[in-house]
Amino acid sequence: MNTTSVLTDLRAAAQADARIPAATAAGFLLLGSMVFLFRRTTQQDDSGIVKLPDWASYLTAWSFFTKRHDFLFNGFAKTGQDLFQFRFLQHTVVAVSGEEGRKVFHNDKYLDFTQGYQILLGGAPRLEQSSQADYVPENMTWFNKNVALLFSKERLADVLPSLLDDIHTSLSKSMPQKEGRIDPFRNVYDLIVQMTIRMVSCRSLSNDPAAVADMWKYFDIIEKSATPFSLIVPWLPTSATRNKEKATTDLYMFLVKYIEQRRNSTPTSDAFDVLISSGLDNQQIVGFAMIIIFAGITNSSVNACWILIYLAAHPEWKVKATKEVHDLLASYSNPVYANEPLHKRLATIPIEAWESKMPVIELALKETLRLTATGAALRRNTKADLPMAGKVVKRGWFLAYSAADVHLNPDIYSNPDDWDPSRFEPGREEDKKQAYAFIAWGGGRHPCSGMKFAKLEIKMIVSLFLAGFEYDLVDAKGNPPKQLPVPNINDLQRASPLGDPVYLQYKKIVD
Ligand code: HEM
Repeated sequence: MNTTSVLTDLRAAAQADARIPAATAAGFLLLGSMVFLFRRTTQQDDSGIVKLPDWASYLTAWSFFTKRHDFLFNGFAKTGQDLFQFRFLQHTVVAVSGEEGRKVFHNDKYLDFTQGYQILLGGAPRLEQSSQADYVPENMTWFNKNVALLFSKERLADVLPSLLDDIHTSLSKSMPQKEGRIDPFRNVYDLIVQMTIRMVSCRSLSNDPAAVADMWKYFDIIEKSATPFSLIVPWLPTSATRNKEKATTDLYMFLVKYIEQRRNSTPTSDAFDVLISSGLDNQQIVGFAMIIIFAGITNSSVNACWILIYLAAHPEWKVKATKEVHDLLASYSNPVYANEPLHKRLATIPIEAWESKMPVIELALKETLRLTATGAALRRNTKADLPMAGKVVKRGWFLAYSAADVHLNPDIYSNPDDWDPSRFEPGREEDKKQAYAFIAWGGGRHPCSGMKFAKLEIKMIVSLFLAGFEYDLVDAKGNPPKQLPVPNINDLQRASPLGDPVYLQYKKIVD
């Protein structure tokens, strides 16, 4: 799910546009398939970028959605080049690898972020045919300005105790006994959902579990509707697209009810109040909240799970990280709170310490992200033909750069499949070997604007686990696992675990 699609869907929900009749759509699909299937194959053009055969762009589109990493990796292997181009539906996409291409990809100001992700909607305009003067700069500024307001240090400090309450409540529900076993990929996800909704909405919604569950039902439908088929032919009225339209409208109406309530109440530090006083209308506020929820939840929850797993599998790091949390509690906790439950004591650690005094957990998270962040970032060249690594990316073409190009590259990271946070420590600093060698938070013109919040929520979950429980990894039979699962690098959304499942076998040690 990406920011552009959410805004587009919202516009649709708010304005109720006309629908293409099913028969017309099916006719277009057939005609389109024939045109694409019988397009003449050619291997060269004046860009100098080698081409994959373009006689079956719907098949290419299918692998680009279902096995993106393998598709890109095989393309580089087949062509032996740092850049290759392929047809994706009606568009040309350049797959980029190597340091030179990576620098341009992250820094050129005419490589448009929003239009890049629009390719996944199949609805990007035909830029080749319009004049260069038509270029409208991407508009992430208003969005990032409001992210900065919501995730300011003051607001994070303000909401920190409520977030820790959320973790405590959620863990008490999913881990009710003194001892037990949980599947982190199920339980941690719900927890991040709750925390994110708190960060972007208002108390009357986030304090009401039934309302959070209702809201999540709509999101779930929208997320599940993003099947490869519905993304490749988004205009075809399938049941997934119909469900998505209805859920988007329902979600819009649901959130507007709360926003209107806030408009008629005394302002507080709740996110809706902050956005209202920043001058946003209802549609903008809903769009903003939805983008944050889609951008934040999946990445944050999956990484919170993986870091717990990697720490459990590397006891020396788990011991160091646990000591770090105890040391922070000892330095900051007020003796008045000595008999309070753990989450209340953690709430007395100031935001500055969460941000800058957790070097061990910070390293562990960085290494976790290196292994899970292997997806492709997308852009579109909106201005003049762009020189890249001795070749030319034409105006209107899309670009895809996979983070696996650096994160799993043995020339940059020794034994890249191993989880080893010390590779970032002074003396080794493997991520400094090449430009943009660590891009799990993006880089250049589009660094992640949710990074501070994402780090904070992951550190809070890890701290509650490490100081509150003894836990180990077990397999389905309760034995130490023979092998660790690995992140599925072809999973575009979740870096889901591949291999036999593992569980966290826990014993509560403090309340
Ligand atoms: C572990 C959690 C997260 C990871 C690993 C992550 C990763 C990334 C990456 C790699 C990019 C750059 C994408 C590109 O270059 O195409 C990015 C951009 C972005 N992220 Fe995150 N993100 C996380 C959490 C969040 C959260 C919680 C938010 C909520 C605000 C968020 C909001 C954004 C936005 C708005 C951008 C685009 C920034 C721009 O274009 O200026 N992210 N993120």
